[in-house]
Amino acid sequence: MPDLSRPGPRTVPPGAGPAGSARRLAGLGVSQGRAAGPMIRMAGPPALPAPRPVTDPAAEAATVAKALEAVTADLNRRAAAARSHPSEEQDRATGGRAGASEAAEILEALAMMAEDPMLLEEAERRALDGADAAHALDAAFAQHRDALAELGGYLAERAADLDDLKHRAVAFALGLPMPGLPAPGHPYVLVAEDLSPADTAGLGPDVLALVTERGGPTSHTAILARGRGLPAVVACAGVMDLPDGTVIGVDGGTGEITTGLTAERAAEIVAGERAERARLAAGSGPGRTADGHPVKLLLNIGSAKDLRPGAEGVGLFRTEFLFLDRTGAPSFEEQVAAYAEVFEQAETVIVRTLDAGTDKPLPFLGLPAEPNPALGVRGLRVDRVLPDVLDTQLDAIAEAARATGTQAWVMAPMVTTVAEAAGFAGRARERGIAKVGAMVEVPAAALRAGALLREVDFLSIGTNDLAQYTFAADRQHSELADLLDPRQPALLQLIGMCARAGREAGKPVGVCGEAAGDPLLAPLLAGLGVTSLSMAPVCVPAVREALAGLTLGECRRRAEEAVG
Ligand SMILES: C=C(OP(=O)(O)O)C(=O)O
Ligand SMILES: [Mg+2]
Repeated sequence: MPDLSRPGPRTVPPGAGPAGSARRLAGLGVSQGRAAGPMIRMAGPPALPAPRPVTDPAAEAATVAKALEAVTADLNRRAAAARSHPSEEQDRATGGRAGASEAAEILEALAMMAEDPMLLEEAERRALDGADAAHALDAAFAQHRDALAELGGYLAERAADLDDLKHRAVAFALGLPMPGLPAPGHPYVLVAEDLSPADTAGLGPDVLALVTERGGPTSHTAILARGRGLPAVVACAGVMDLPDGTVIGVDGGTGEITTGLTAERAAEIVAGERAERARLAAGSGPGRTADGHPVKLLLNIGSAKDLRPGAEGVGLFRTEFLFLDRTGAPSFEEQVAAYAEVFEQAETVIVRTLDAGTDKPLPFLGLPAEPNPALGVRGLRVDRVLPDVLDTQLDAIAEAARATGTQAWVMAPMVTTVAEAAGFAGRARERGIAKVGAMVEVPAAALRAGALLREVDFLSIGTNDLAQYTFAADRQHSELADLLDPRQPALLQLIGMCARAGREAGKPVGVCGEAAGDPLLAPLLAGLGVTSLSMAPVCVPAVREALAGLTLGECRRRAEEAVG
């Protein structure tokens, strides 16, 4: 059995690295690849210090005005950049959802909120009454926020935007960097305490790699980094203590961070990575073991932007990423357009219906806060309280398939019982959807795989959640990463049960969790009998190579050893 005792975050003493003054930090590698470059930390919201005695109220009022001007100018500059260099600022502002002009409009609307004369007047009045600039701004924003929240509807939803503006203005008044993604104008390694899915989705092309102090291997930050092909390391204790501008090397496979690199060494790392990616990318063709046993290589995508050539279809279209950071539910028409864009470009596409809740919060759904959200109303369970959401989505998927002349495949996340699978399948088939599947993410579903396959046409195993629920370990938890390791025999056994049920029913059973994109695990999964592996596009070449290097018998032997 492989060694599961992965080291937790640790530091290797100075002097241990390749250069004399080098220091190494260890985290968890969550997105393969190596990069090197100057690091920049993402500033978090500033902590408001205790009020400061004020001797010159007019000077505080002037700082208030300057802070709001600086925030407005920064947003307008970014809006202008979005119009002239769409991809970068568009992604930063909208998580890649919107068009360039829409991104610019969002930034301009925020700038208008920051230059609201009533906000300025209120903050200046408080400063002239004796508050220091930071507290005057904080209080004025709070008053504005309450007023908006009271108005309800769309305006209440904008109240959250005011918090972002407040953090920026207060940071300026305190002489701190403004929070949010940095935009230094040159390539850099982004270092943060943690990143939300929206932050990660909004990263511009100048980000070379990601390193976070917190986060687990199957957190959505890790998944999005992999989707972008960005080397990433999470759970790296101490990385936020390094000064901005330090040139660091990032190994997204081993999780090692190296500091004190010479420029030559950094250039070597970059060149080596480029050569390795070129070598792997030269491979092509469908997934096959050395003796020709087919294992389909499919893509995990969040939108049409993620599609890449070289795979045999899309095994997981995570539709919720289209809807991150929204203030309202996406309309039927919007959804049809988003699905049709993918259907037009890829052959078989498995659309996963909305997987909202817990680590993928979608505020527009208005789901109440829960004490234990991972065990609450998430995934298909949202349908219990908001059935219209699934109805509209299934209608849109069916319409997109009709409009593009393709066959729709859909699957539901977080299916737990056979009755849930049957209900979902019925609603999808009513709409003429050709193939209906269930994700296996809950041990109860794996145990009942055979019965599920009497209701649906295929199963897709979400190892990220299946590990979380099998080992009762939060997938975002950096301290529990060893439990979430997909090589754990209990998880492999559940996968084997599903694959066996698929063989008996003559129906496909794939894996679409992050385990499928790991070249060491892929042969093992093939040996357990899964029929497809769905992964971030960047993982496909290495998985293809790994499968091609072993016969099916060798894959089976590895699987038996790992389970045993
Ligand atoms: C593929 C999966 O779904 P997600 O990571 O989006 O929850 C999974 O849980 O393995
Ligand atoms: Mg899942």
